[in-house]
Amino acid sequence: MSTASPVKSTAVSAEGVWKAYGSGEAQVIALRDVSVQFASGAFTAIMGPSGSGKSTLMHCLAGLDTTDRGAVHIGDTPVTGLSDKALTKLRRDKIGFIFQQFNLLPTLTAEENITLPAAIAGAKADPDWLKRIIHTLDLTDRLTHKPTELSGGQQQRVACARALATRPDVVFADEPTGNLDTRSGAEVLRFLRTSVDDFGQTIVMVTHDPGAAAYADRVVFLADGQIVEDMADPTADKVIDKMKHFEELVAAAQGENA
Ligand SMILES: Nc1ncnc2c1ncn2[C@@H]1O[C@H](COP(=O)(O)OP(=O)(O)OP(=O)(O)O)[C@@H](O)[C@H]1O
Repeated sequence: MSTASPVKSTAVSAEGVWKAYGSGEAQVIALRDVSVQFASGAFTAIMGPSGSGKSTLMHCLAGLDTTDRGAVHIGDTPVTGLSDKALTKLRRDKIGFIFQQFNLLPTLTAEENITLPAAIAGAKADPDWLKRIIHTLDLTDRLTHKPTELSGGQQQRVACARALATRPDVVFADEPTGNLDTRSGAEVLRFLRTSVDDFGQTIVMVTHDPGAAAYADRVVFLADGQIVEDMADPTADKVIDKMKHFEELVAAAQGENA
C-alpha cells in the first residue's frame, strides 16, 4: 500500500509578475518578477511590511488589477489577458472574497447576503452545502438579521459563508481579522482552517498578525515587491522571529534592486 500523500494541484499561480504604479520619477514598482504557486486545499498567508506589495499581489492574483508583465492562472484558466466580461465571470464562478470591512449589503438579511453571489451568477447554491457552512459558522439563528443587528464577528462570519457559498476554487481573504477582537478573530480563523481541512477549500490570506498566520500551512513573505521567504508549517513564534529579521531582508532586496 502506498503511503505517499496525494500530489496537490495548483489553485492559483503567478509567473514572473511585474506591476508598477505611476510613471517617470514618481513610478513605484509594487511587484518585481513575482513567481509563486498556491496549492489546492491549502491555507497560505501572505505577510510583509506595509507597502511591500501584499494587496497588489492579491489583487493581481484575483483579477482585480492587471499585471504589467507575467502571467496569472486560476487553476488552468489564464487571468491575464481576459476581457472584462470574462474576468467578471471568472471572479464570480471561481473566486470568493473576504474583506477586512466585511462589505455586506446593509439592506439585506444575513441569508440574502450569503446567497446573493450565487443568485447573481444565476445559480442556486447547493442547499446541503449552505446548511453545513451556516451551521459550522454558528449562524443558523442569525439568518434573518440585517448587518447592523450583528456583531463584527457575526458579520465577518456571514462574509465567510458568502465567500464559500459557491464552493469557489480559491478564497482570497484580505486582513479578515483586522477589524475584530481576538476572540471573534480566532473564530473566523478556526473556520478558515476548518474549511481547508474538512471541506477542501483553498485559502490565500493577507495578514499583519503572526497569530493569524500561524493558522496557515505556509507563509509567503514579501519585501519591496519580491518574495523573500517561504515558510512551511508556521507558528506565531517562527513568524515573529522572521519579522525581526525583516529589516535585513528588506535591505538585501533593496540592495539587489538598486
Ligand atoms: N493605486 C496605486 N497608485 C499608486 N501607488 C500604489 C497604488 N497601489 C499601491 N501602490 C504602491 O505600491 C506599493 C505596494 O502597495 P500595496 O498596497 O500592495 O502594499 P501592502 O503590502 O498591501 O501594504 P499595506 O500593508 O500597507 O496594505 C506601495 O508603495 C504603494 O504605495
